[in-house]
Amino acid sequence: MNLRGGFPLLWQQYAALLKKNLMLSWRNKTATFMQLFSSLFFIFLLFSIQKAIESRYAASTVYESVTDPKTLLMPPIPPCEDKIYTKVPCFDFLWSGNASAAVRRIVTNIMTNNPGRPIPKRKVQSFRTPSEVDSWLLSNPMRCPGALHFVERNATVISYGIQTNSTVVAQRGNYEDPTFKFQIPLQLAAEREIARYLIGDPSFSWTVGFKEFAHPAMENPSAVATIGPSFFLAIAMFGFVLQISSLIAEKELKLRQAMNMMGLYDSAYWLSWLTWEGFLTLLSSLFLVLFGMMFQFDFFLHNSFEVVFLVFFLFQLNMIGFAFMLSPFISKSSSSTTVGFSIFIVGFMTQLVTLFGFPYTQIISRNLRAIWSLFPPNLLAQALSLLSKATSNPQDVGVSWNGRAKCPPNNTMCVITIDDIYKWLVATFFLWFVLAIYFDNIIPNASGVRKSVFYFLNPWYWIGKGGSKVKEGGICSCIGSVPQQDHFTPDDGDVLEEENIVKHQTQEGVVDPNVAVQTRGLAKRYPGNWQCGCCKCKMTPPYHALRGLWVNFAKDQLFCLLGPNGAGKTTTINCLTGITPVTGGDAIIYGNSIRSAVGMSNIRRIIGVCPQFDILWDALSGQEHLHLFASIKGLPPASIKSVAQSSLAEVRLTEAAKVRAGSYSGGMKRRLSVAIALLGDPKLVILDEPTTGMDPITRRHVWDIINDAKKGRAIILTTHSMEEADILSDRIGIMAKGRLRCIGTSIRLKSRFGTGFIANVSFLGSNNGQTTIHHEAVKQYFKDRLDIVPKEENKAFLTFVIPHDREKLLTKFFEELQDREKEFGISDIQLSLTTLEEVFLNIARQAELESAAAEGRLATLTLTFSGASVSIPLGAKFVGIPGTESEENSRGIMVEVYWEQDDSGALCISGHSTEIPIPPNVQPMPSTATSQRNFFSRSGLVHGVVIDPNEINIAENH
Ligand SMILES: Nc1ncnc2c1ncn2[C@@H]1O[C@H](COP(=O)(O)OP(=O)(O)OP(=O)(O)O)[C@@H](O)[C@H]1O
Repeated sequence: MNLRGGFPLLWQQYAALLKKNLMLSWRNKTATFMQLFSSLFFIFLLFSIQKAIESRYAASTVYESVTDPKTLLMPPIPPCEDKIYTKVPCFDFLWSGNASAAVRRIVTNIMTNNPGRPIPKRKVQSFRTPSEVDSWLLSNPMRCPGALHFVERNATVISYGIQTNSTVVAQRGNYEDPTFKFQIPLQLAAEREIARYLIGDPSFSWTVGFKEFAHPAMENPSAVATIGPSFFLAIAMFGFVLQISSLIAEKELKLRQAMNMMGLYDSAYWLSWLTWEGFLTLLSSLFLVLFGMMFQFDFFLHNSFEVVFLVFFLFQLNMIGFAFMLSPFISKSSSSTTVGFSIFIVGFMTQLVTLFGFPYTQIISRNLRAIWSLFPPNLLAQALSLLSKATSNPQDVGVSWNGRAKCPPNNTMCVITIDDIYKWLVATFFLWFVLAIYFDNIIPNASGVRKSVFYFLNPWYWIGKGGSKVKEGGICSCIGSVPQQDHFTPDDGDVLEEENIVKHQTQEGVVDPNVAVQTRGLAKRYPGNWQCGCCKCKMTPPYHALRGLWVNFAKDQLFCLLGPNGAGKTTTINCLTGITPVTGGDAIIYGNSIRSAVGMSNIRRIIGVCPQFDILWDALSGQEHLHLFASIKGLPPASIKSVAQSSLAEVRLTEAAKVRAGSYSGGMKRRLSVAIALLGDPKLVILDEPTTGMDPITRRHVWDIINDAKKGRAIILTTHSMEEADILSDRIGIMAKGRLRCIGTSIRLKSRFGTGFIANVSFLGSNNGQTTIHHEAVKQYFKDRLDIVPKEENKAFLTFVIPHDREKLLTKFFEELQDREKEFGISDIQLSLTTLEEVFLNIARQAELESAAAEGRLATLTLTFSGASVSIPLGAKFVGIPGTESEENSRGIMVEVYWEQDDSGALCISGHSTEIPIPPNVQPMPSTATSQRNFFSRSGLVHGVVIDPNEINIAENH
């Protein structure tokens, strides 16, 4: 199939990723809704706060421009119920000095002459002295707004004093002014009636008017300017957190790695995210401004729409760039909320500082202003402050599009204009974007791989022919030398032969047309990690996961890599697919070296990979996955639909094509991963444990798919199912501890590494006594001819394992057995090779023994007969017990130790034989442990003496 390349592929990938982003946003409706419409909630809050501020000053004219102040003439004493928080029954006023007839007269006149409302007697209380008034007030709080205290000094002088409850109180945003409301009316009434009394003219005119100064309006305390920056920052944080978590989730779930393996261009990846987030930001900013206008904020109505919109759009876009830049530093998507919250708190504090005027004033240096402006929330706070100032009074016209580069008229000393803020926001956005791409390259990815810090200085990088060489470990892990790779000569003849063929072809430059992949001493060493305890840190030694792999993988064949956990199979695959860089050797895939950037990008176009773990988006359906990956791979757009349909049909997912992968079972996910790996007719297919979690029926079906897929391509398969390996593979390689231990067809491995042949003898149904006789006769026959006893037996059959060394005897043996079938009551004889599983277990055990011996690892053997504990090397078969020498057994006694492997493949003691005297002439083997001068191990246990099993055999034969 012809795959697209170059710009058409870039465009195709970009469009497919954009569609994927749209679908993810559509499926995650709550988050997208929050991102788009959270502004409505915050604008409503701002509106409520603005209304509260306005009503706080509703009774005041400070925020109004007063040019012709109104005169307040002779205000009446208000009823006490008008006082906020007065308790009823209440009094309009109290008075003292009731001993004086003149005073009583004056007070009566005050009550009668109150303008517009004569005060009834029950609403006034009289006292003799001011102290009596005080004690009444004390015991009757909030029952009267004021009191008058009269003293008749002589016939011409009557003095008075006033007491009022001067506490300013508010109710539902309305503030009460006690001076104008209670004090002045009381004062005017007292003075008017004293004057009338003293001059003896009850109609004496006493008109006093009050008037405030004419004044300009003070700047309106705008909710947008004061708390708006924090609210708008909170709105932007929704997009910020969602963006960071989407980027990190794709990295954490290795989705991005999977797309890269399929040949995704980084530029398509970043541009698709940028476009989609830019679009959401545009909508969100548009809604924000529209909501602001809907709630009739002067800020939104008087400033030009374009100016306000651009402030919010550029700010939110800048925050998205900031999120891009931070994402390489975060490894878990669950941390994105914490990061978002931290940024919000820091932004909230720096915005407060900005609103107090720092650093956008003449007296602060430009450099400091530049540094401060690097943090986007500060620029937003300053922009909002400028735009609020420009609309602080109803008559202000705000900032127009043409006036964006000028200071607002009422702020002629400004050091930064809205236009400057735009430029800063655009410039810093590009800075974040460039830094995001740079950090994305140099910070280790989910597989711990990164590029060099100076990768961009490599001219080849810019023309796409290099510079993408990757390293492992943190940025500071370059310190320390790389230890030399050990060279191991394979113990197995077949592995050695394969190695020699590959070496010969490499040296001679022979290109075998039948070889798809050639690994030339492929090696992988993982660097050590720092491990920190409570007071010290130490570097763990590097780990050699792959110790030189020399193999040819043929075309039209399936090569199965087997091996216990940690053998290095996935590492081999990761090296071949470029996920992890090799530390030694090379691999040539259809003529392309995995060590070259150009080679790797060619390889990505011809391979299909089914990774060990399903790398799928939960929110996308099977069909959408196939469309996306087919587009990334570069399949012609016209063919994508039909290819996806046939792939789904092939893996029996047609009915679930439109179901989201999150609801797929484990087996369905694996099938979808297999279908993705086979997309685009790849020349090399790598399947890492593809049938894990599948039921037997589905597994057999997938085997059929894999079998069919062999034609015209090479397949490398890893599995833990021996049955799968047996059925599917043309060649098998078993790895252990990073090395290839054996290689060949299934039959060859079984015959070379199995314990031998399995003979299954079934008997004719007859009476019990007869059956027992037949069983015993057959057992005796096997014992006499082959010296073996049954491994398994029941009424119907006997099973014998025949070692390889008796192979020569078998032809005659079975001829005779067949001749005597009737005599022995045999119904059927079946002969088969031992299973692949047995071969696998033997190889794994051998590898474990080798490594235990090399590392001198010890185990503790507890002797059942004496209860004593002896320290023995891991895997030792015959062990002499020190201190058991006696007259009877001059050389002491020994035991045979039985070993088994636990779930992790590690060797452990399962038991031991009865004690046997050590035969004469048997020499103890030198061992790491026993060669120590100290007879005791570090744990204080006695070291057992290792005895060579070959010597025991020789001694037994003698
Ligand atoms: N990034 C890493 N850093 C350090 N060691 C690693 C790293 N990745 C793998 N290893 C180690 O390399 C060894 C080989 O691992 P690998 O995944 O290749 O084994 P495998 O044969 O695929 O095993 P399995 O059957 O469990 O998948 C293991 O011991 C593993 O712990």
